[in-house]
Amino acid sequence: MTGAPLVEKTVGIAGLGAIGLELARRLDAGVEGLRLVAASARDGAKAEASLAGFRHPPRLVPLAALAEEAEIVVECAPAAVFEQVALPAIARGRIFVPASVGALLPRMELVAEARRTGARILVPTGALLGLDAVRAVAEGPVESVTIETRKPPRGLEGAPYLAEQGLDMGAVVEPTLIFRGNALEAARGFPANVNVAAALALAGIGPERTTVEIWAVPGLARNTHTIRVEAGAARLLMTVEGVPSETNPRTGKLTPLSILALLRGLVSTLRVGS
Ligand SMILES: NC(=O)C1=CN([C@@H]2O[C@H](COP(=O)(O)OP(=O)(O)OC[C@H]3O[C@@H](n4cnc5c(N)ncnc54)[C@H](OP(=O)(O)O)[C@@H]3O)[C@@H](O)[C@H]2O)C=CC1
Ligand SMILES: O=C([O-])CC(=O)C(=O)O
Repeated sequence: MTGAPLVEKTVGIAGLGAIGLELARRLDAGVEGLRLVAASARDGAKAEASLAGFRHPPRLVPLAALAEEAEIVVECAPAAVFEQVALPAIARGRIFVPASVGALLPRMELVAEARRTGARILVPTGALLGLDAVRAVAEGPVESVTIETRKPPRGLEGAPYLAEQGLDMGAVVEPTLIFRGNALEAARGFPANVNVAAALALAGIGPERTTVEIWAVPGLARNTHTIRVEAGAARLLMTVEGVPSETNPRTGKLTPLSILALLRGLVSTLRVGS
């Protein structure tokens, strides 16, 4: 007896950088049940070159058109263009997978809009770990959630908080606590660095109650995130040491793989982890 024929879900990717291009390559290599059909990039010629060896190159379309082309829209672009991807995807009732989770945090009205249109917003674990366990303990009482992010000073450069506080990352010579606050404040001050804190906040007890510490650590080879949770059902203590990608050292190699795992979970018969 044969099963029902597999219906493929189509995927569009916004941004072909460290996350988007690797995800595109993996999808093009073949993932059962998923088909990459469209992508967006700022520099069209660079994108054409990146996609040159693909077996089935996706159509290059403007950000806003991705939602017309694909059932699943994956956002892997700078936070500044987040709405250009998110709004059409949600308006069209698509599955929207944001990598720029820090840009979702101050726009939670999008969740209500998605409820209205039938869209779904699926936040990947990304460079983090253990959000299945955080979600599980958050079904019960949770006392505290803290994330400690440690990065080399150059991985934090450009953050608005540093300019506001007059902090020079070039002058950091020993591990230094740069910021301690809640996830909303962290997302404002470090928009390119706290996607993980935003995802943790959404998985657990919300951005106001999630504490974020950001350390600049000279010579650190891996972006390191440690989560501590005190909850009624369990104490969680988890650390991930991410290997930076070659193309963008701010972004770890784990993130495109995490998104791929999430996409696979949408179409697989056997799914593991909550
Ligand atoms: N959730 C998580 O755990 C993580 C999330 N992130 C976040 O994910 C996002 C993507 O990260 P990453 O892949 O490292 O970023 P990159 O800078 O490597 O890539 C971004 C891509 O977006 C493209 N882009 C820029 N502007 C536009 C535009 N207007 N239209 C279409 N494409 C555009 C760029 O194109 P071009 O190359 O032509 O300039 C580039 O290819 C960031 O917001 C980052 O903060 C990062 C790490 C972990
Ligand atoms: O560690 C990483 O790869 C990226 C990171 O902190 C984030 O975007 O939140």
